[in-house]
Amino acid sequence: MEGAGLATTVNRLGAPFPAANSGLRWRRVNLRAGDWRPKSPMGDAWKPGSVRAQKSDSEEKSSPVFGDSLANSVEVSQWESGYSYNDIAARQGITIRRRPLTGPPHHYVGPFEFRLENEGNTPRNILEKIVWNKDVEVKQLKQKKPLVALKNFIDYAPPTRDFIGALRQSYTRTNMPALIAEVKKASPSRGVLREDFDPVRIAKAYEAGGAACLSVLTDEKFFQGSFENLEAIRNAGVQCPLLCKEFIIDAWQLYYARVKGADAVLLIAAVLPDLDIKYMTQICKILGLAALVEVHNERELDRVLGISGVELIGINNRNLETFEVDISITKKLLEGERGEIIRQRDIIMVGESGLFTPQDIASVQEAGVRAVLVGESLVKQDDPTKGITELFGKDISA
Ligand SMILES: O=C(O)c1ccccc1NCC(=O)[C@H](O)[C@H](O)COP(=O)(O)O
Repeated sequence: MEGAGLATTVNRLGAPFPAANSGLRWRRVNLRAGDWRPKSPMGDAWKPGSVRAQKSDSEEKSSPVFGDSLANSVEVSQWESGYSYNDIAARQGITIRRRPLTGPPHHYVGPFEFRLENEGNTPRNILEKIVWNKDVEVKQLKQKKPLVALKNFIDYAPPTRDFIGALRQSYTRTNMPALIAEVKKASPSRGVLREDFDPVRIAKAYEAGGAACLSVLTDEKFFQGSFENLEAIRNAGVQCPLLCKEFIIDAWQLYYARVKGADAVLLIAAVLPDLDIKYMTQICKILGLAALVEVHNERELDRVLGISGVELIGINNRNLETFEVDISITKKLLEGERGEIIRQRDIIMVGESGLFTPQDIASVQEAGVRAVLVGESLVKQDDPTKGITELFGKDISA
């Protein structure tokens, strides 16, 4: 990735340049109504005289009910620290950068348009690519449905169900990890998992097999999922609480998930800085959503354990940057002092990815998880209900 390469019209992501990582820093200034403020590197344009201009710092920090002002926590993080979003993330060991704002110089030769690609404006791995694409998607969706409008729809959304309660109940009932069964058509690492994909049929089969909760992929571009699938499953009368499996980068998405019938959302520590996780967890509580905070290594787990109010943590055995899967990661992270803290706080741990056999389930249970999130090994089965019994080595439906 060193140096600049030349590529034709590669603005598929609309990837702008230079960026938050271009050395541009945001400094704290005292604004008065009418002051001009440039567009922040990650967020919407500052509106003079908007609610933030009228609230004190302490009110803002402690009050997620100011949904509109806190909805873009990227802006808040930058605002409070004086550092760019990517600076803040990098200090916390996060390697996933946010999409830079403006594109590199375009060069026209005859009918062709060229663009310089370099390390700053090209995603470095699949997770970064997904996040950059999500940034564009969310910006467009937000224009169509601004937060103020979205909030009104919450009154018409079905009530949330107790996601964490369902996991606890199932664990107590079966004495085995509660199952979060994933409705996933495709993934970047495995391609299409099931051609004859009927999300409602699969969801009902999972429920019949004893799943405590379901995870529904909503990302379209990389997983061939959709919010329509989530809504359809909810409207089909499936009782299992639903996790909206989405790449959340903006608090607006929490409201959107709630409106579309989700009971829980995923917050990925490899993508979100601590302050985002903190605010988003608080917003989730207000919305009645459970937050599954996902980690992959010790540093991420330590960060998440440092954030108060986290009740549900997933250990993803899959490295989302390299696709490598290793289920011993769950054990490694739950050993020693970390495991002790988790037990003391009664946090529910979820073992995620790469679970195919009863031995796999036993190994993560032994490590200390009380729930598992399983996609591929179940979704590929002709009969997913039977697949659950085979995966657990016994019928967990009764
Ligand atoms: O699965 C991928 O290829 C992937 C790539 C980039 C980001 C996320 C990705 N997957 C999300 C998941 O981790 C899984 O869907 C989930 O944990 C279930 O895993 P599995 O049982 O192995 O299907």
